[in-house]
Amino acid sequence: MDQKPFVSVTRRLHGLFVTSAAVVLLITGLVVLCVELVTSRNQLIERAGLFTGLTSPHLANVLALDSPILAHKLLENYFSEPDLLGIYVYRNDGSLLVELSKPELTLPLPEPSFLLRSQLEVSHSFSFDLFEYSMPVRTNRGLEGQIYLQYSLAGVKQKVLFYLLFGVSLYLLSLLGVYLLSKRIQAGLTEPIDQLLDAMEQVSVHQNYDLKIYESRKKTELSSLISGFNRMLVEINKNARELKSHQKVIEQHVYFDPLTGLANRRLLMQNMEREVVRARRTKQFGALVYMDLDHFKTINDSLGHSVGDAILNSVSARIRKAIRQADTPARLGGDEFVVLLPELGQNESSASHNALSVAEKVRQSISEVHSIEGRSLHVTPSIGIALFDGANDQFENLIMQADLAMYRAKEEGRNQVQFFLEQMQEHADHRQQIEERLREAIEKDRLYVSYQPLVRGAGKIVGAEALLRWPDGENGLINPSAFIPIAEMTDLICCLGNWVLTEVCRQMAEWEAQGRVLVVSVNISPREFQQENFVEQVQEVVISTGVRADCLVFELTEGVLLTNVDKVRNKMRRLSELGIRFSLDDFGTGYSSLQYLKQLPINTLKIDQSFVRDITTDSNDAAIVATIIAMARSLDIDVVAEGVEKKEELAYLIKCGCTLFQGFYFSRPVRAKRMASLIPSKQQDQVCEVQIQTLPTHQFTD
Ligand SMILES: Nc1nc2c(ncn2[C@@H]2O[C@H](COP(=O)(O)O[C@H]3[C@@H](O)[C@H](n4cnc5c(=O)[nH]c(N)nc54)O[C@@H]3COP(=O)(O)O)[C@@H](O)[C@H]2O)c(=O)[nH]1
Repeated sequence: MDQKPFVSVTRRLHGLFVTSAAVVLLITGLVVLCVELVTSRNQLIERAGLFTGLTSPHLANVLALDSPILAHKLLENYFSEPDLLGIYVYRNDGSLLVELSKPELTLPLPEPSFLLRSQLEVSHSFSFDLFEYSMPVRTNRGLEGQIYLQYSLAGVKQKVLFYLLFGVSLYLLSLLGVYLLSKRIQAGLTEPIDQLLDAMEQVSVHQNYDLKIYESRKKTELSSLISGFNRMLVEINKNARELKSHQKVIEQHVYFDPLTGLANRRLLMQNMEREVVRARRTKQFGALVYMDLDHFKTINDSLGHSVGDAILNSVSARIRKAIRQADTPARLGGDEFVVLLPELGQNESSASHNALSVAEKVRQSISEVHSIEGRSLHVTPSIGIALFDGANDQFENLIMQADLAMYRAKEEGRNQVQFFLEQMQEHADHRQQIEERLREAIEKDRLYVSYQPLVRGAGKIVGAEALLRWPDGENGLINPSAFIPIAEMTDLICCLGNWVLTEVCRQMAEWEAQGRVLVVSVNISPREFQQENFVEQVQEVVISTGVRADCLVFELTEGVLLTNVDKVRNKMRRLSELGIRFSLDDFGTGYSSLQYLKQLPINTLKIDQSFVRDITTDSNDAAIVATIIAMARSLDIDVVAEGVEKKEELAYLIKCGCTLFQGFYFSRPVRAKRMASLIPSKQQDQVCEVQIQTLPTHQFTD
């Protein structure tokens, strides 16, 4: 880059100032000298003129008398005049009448041409040493002769020399004065300018805005500039501070989770990349520990978001406390936390051991009671661990592995730690495959609904349960237990649920148009029910299909009810207003809380088939079933016994007071066409109870 040498402005000003002063003083000195020379010259001419003017009338007489003695006498009085070296008087013919000269000097005689010229007029001339003056001497008779004077210029020269010496000394002294003055002015200018330059460097290079340049009290342009600069620095400082704090906020937003202050996904990813490079170099293993709080949604929904946030903060504080400084704790969102553990050891088994002990420490710490807003709350995490080394470096891959391990921990009963294993990946791939094929099946309308009759007493069909069926070209009929839980992991269940509801309502409306009115229950998954606009979606389906909503029963599991009870009650109330009724599915397998039964508009309990299956062999199950039936009866709630397969089971259930049944003993789930044939046509305004023929076991199948 072309870098021009630095030239100080003040030095240039100083140079200019001194040079200008030197030139001005020189010119002034020369002018004074010239004036002095001209004055001296004029004075000499004047003196010579005066001299000749005084003497020429007498000289004219003396010349007329041609008396050198008289001439001498006349002139000697004037000869004492300073600088006058010689007086010569010539006759008309050019001969010398008298000469008065300093004896010690040998003076040159005047040039004849000069004398000749001065016969006519007054003449004078200057040479280096001499001033010559000549004048014709006249009377009224005419020209009598000439007087010629020689003056020494030594006096003038001396004077000039004196002036020169004096002038040069004065000049040099003045220059020195000017130089010193200029230096002082320069210092006065340079100091603040240098301060400004230093300050500017501090600001531009070192971003140091905490400066203040000294401001002199004297008001000058520079002092104004400095005070302006100081004001500007204060402003810049203020802006820089604001900028810094904004930057901090932005950085905080960009790299940190706003709620807990832990690293966010971006920062975690960056640190991970750094640690993978280090792991490659140091040949060390590291780990990603992925954790999700068990049933956090329930806490959040039932106790409110401020309690939920407080728990998340408390959990993040526990995580921080349980890990090393070099580890990165992060929150990915919701109740999902990740800890990056670098440098866990150089072999896989010691790294696994170390990762496990950190994860266990974190798990135990989180599981201890949290005091939030005066309550003692318990939360537990499910934790998955994925190890990494320099070779295994894809962040998304690792997060996915740790996530899969965490899911396994959930499946295994929660509140535990699981390592990622290759099979988990296979399961995940399988799940993904199912999900993709299921989406395609919905799109291409390959699904259908089967109906399993609901029977009262020994054989009256009083309704049916709608059960989704997926015939897959390659694999035959895929069991809902194989794909519903997968769909429930994502929003796919919402799409699937809406499809089933629409199809069931369409079918019911079609039956109704044929005079076959049947109560049909539809399984609603928790995720589906929890959609904010679930009620509106149902309303839309009911309106668009024209189905009788009072013939619809929604089968909910306790999972639905575990969330915010007020919200659930509100939704159920709004759906009840449409005419929809509710039954509680799989009763006995979950919390089986009487609380729900009291608080929510539940019309029916469905005893889970796992109890029914063993009532004839397991006295515990028999007792549970009997208790559920008695309790429901006392609460005036209908009870359906599911999975009735044997006559003996039916007999026991009837003995306990159960009146509604569902199971292979009566019928397997059947296609819609077959179901329609079981519902005899009736008056449309009346929901029927259809007398089922004495059913041979397993007569109706998919
Ligand atoms: N959210 C939704 N879930 C659905 C839907 N369709 C089905 N499902 C759920 O899938 C699970 C498995 O269902 P499926 O394989 O259809 O099994 C049902 C019956 O076939 C079976 N059953 C009925 N009687 C008997 C019997 O006597 N023995 C026996 N071994 N099995 C029997 O029980 C299943 C019905 O159970 P439930 O729903 O609890 O009443 C199942 O959990 C379905 O809920 C859907 O559309 N949405």
